Amino acid sequence: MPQENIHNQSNSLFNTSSSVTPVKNLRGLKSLAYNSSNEASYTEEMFNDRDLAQRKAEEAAARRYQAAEWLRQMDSGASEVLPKEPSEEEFRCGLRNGLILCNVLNKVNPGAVHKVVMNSVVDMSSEGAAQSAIQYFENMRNFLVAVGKMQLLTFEASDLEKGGSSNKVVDCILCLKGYYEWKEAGGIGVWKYGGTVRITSCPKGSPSSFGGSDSADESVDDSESSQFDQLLEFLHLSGEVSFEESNAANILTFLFDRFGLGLLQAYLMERNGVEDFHLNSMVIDAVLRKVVKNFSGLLVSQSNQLRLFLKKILPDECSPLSRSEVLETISNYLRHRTSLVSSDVSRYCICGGKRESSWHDNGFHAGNEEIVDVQQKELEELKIFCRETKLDVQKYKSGWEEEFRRLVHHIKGLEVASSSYHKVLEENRLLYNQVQDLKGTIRVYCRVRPFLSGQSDVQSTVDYIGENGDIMIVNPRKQGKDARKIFTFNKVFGTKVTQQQIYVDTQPLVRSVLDGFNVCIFAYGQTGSGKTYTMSGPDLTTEETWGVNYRALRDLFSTTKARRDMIEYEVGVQMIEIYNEQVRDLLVIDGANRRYPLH
Ligand SMILES: Nc1ncnc2c1ncn2[C@@H]1O[C@H](COP(=O)(O)OP(=O)(O)OP(=O)(O)O)[C@@H](O)[C@H]1O
Repeated sequence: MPQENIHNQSNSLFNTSSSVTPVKNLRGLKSLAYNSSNEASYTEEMFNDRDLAQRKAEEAAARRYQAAEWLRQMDSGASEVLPKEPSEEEFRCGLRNGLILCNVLNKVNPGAVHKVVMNSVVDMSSEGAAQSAIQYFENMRNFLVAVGKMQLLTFEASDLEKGGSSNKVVDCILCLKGYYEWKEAGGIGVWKYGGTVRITSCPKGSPSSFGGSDSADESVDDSESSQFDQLLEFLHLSGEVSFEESNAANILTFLFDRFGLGLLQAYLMERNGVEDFHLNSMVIDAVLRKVVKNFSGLLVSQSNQLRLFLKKILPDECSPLSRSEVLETISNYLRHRTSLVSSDVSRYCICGGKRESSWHDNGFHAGNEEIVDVQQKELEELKIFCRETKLDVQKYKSGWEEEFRRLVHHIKGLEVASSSYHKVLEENRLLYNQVQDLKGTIRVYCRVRPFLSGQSDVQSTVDYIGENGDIMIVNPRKQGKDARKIFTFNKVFGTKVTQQQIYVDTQPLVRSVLDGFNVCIFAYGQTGSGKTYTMSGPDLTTEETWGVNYRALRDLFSTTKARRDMIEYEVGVQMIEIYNEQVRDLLVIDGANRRYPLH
């Protein structure tokens, strides 16, 4: 059997490509995996053992160089004492005074070694040797105690003596290195080294906790064979944890947390609505106990399955298996399990644990495909619907844009019309007032009052009323030409004209007032001639009899209202009386102060 093949098989089983395995341990493994007394195979095996021992020695040296290199990086004193590639002797001599180890440990875990005896010079004289021995004793003791407290791999002080096992020292240093790098990377999750060192990060930034051996170790029965002990030792010394192993540990941690928290979640949801319920440490302890119990059960059942599997592949008398066959079987099994676990875990992550029970259902894949098909169809339909909606939206959008353009055009037209309208209005206003002006700024009208009751017999002095504003008055006391006189007004109203006919000539002046022109309308005549009748009217309750004042006010307010969008008017009223050459304000209540203040 080619050596390379054996080595590869070993790597795929333990994932320790750079590990060093002591020869005695490897022999232990060999005898566990290979129990046949086949002579030819044994000869071949002996040859392989020698070759393998040489390879392991090389690997041990490589690990020693690795440890020395790290110490040189961590401590400047180490680079003076330790060569880059030290022999076992150089390695031991460099480290035996404990100074480098203490300094490095204090860098990894500040304050771990309280007192470090400083004397880095390795003096080979007899006095110097005695001093070094004291240093060695102090520093080494402190270092080993501190490393022990951290529950990292340790070694015996005698391992640094001549003939001691420098492999254990190398293990300790590489373990410390692994721990340091894990800590530097944030110290997240669980860090393991070999089979016995397990360190879990603490929440809230507290220092990492150092856990003891895995529970699997506790389950080791004392009655197990020494081969099994050797296997364990092999695992212990098989080097740092590989990437795949740490992934598997993370997945297990994740599953445990998921299981535990899921259980707690279900419990809390059941308690929904119970008002006086409080989550306390008792409940948490109970939940965690339950989780640990279930997980323990799972581990036991899994270990039984594994036992069955291993027993199956063990060589028996009928069909003996060679070591390479055993290794290949184990590798295949692990590959198969790894692919199963990774797909299960990814599925678990996608489902959020809700379909845990359906994982092992044979119909899972078929059902899943069906769901995917249905969702695919729905997705296609949604895409079509989306496209249609998009087209509709575009259609509406172009319609709205067209409508908007029409509106803009229309508004522009209105703007033009509006400005034209205002121009026309202004023109109209000017023309209107010009007409009023042309009619005369001072206009005098004459109204003839009919006879009052009881005056019917009296002869009227009005002889004739002309169309052009002339009126002829007769004086009965005079004769001939002097008896008649003609007076001319803008217009003369006879006794039969209505109040409305009187107002028609005054009405245009009201609009002139609202256009900003001053207008004054007043009635003049002797007592009883009909001034009040014309200006106010005989009966205010009947609109028909309203005089000029009321009609003017009505038109004033109605025009103000009609123009309110363009102009705001303010209307005020004064009522004054001129009597006996005195002007009085009739709206002042206090009679004594009615006199109008003329300036
Ligand atoms: N056009 C008319 N038709 C019918 N009756 C009229 C007319 N004009 C005046 N009269 C009547 O003549 C009377 C006197 O009118 P009115 O009181 O208006 O006169 P006047 O000029 O205001 O008097 P004064 O200056 O004393 O106040 C009233 O009875 C009124 O009803």
